[in-house]
Amino acid sequence: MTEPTDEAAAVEPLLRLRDVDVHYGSSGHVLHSVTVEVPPAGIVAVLGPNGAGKSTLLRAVSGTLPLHDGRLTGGGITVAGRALTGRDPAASVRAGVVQVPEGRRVFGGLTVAENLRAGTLGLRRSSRRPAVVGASADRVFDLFPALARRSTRRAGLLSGGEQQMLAIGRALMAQPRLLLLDEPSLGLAPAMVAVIGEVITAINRQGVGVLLIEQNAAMALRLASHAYVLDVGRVRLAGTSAWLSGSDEVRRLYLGAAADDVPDAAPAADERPDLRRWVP
Ligand SMILES: Nc1ncnc2c1ncn2[C@@H]1O[C@H](COP(=O)(O)OP(=O)(O)OP(=O)(O)O)[C@@H](O)[C@H]1O
Repeated sequence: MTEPTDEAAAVEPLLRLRDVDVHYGSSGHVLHSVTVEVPPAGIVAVLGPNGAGKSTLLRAVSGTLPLHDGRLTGGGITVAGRALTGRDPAASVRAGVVQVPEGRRVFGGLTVAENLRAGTLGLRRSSRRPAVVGASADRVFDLFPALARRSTRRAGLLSGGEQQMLAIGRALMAQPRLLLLDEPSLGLAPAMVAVIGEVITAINRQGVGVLLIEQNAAMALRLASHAYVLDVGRVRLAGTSAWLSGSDEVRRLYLGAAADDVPDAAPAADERPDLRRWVP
């Protein structure tokens, strides 16, 4: 079911997946004619139970399906009107699409600063000049003061929340126009979930679009303007977050327990993101 609307989309979406099909291996048909859009500088959430296909959807956008023995077998993907279909991960990054993988995969043996520099590896040479990389790192440190104080610490010694900040910071080093976030709240303490929510809002306010995959539906619907509910590889519900939050099905299946997960408690002062401009 899709929220009724009278208006055709007037502007080209930042991201458009149209009728996307994905298979794994020789037979596993996992996404079935999935259509999802992110408006320019919007936040859009994708909700759904385990195994619904949320990570697969992100892999299709980031060009990483082949790394998982998967392939796009139908439909198309565009970023700001330009086709992404069939491109490799580096091409997606150069198109401004950068993924923060599930599970805060930072390089534990490298320092915070080295992890950030690693975020620029897929970029064109002009974007990897020391002055550009340094300015990007400064902006990440402005956004995450806790990382600035730990820039020489090995990433493996950071707390889970700090590692999530670092994973997001590393993605920002690639100067994305669309950030793909895979379960950023997973395994974090409630106060840190609130911090990450603030960070996502702050980044988005600077003009970066966000496609947010979340099991924490209360958090996702609070941050996003629109959301999609995936179920067994199909879009089951789609609409504004306000409309979905009022839907009996979403309330029953996703908001029952999760509504209590995001506290109103303010995060500690030094964990608050700095809201200065990110976009140069
Ligand atoms: N590399 C793979 N090879 C074969 N099947 C896969 C592969 N990765 C995922 N799948 C299958 O695809 C389906 C969707 O998985 P996916 O990880 O995209 O779901 P999800 O909604 O992200 O779930 P979760 O929250 O548990 O990660 C599942 O049935 C899963 O078993």
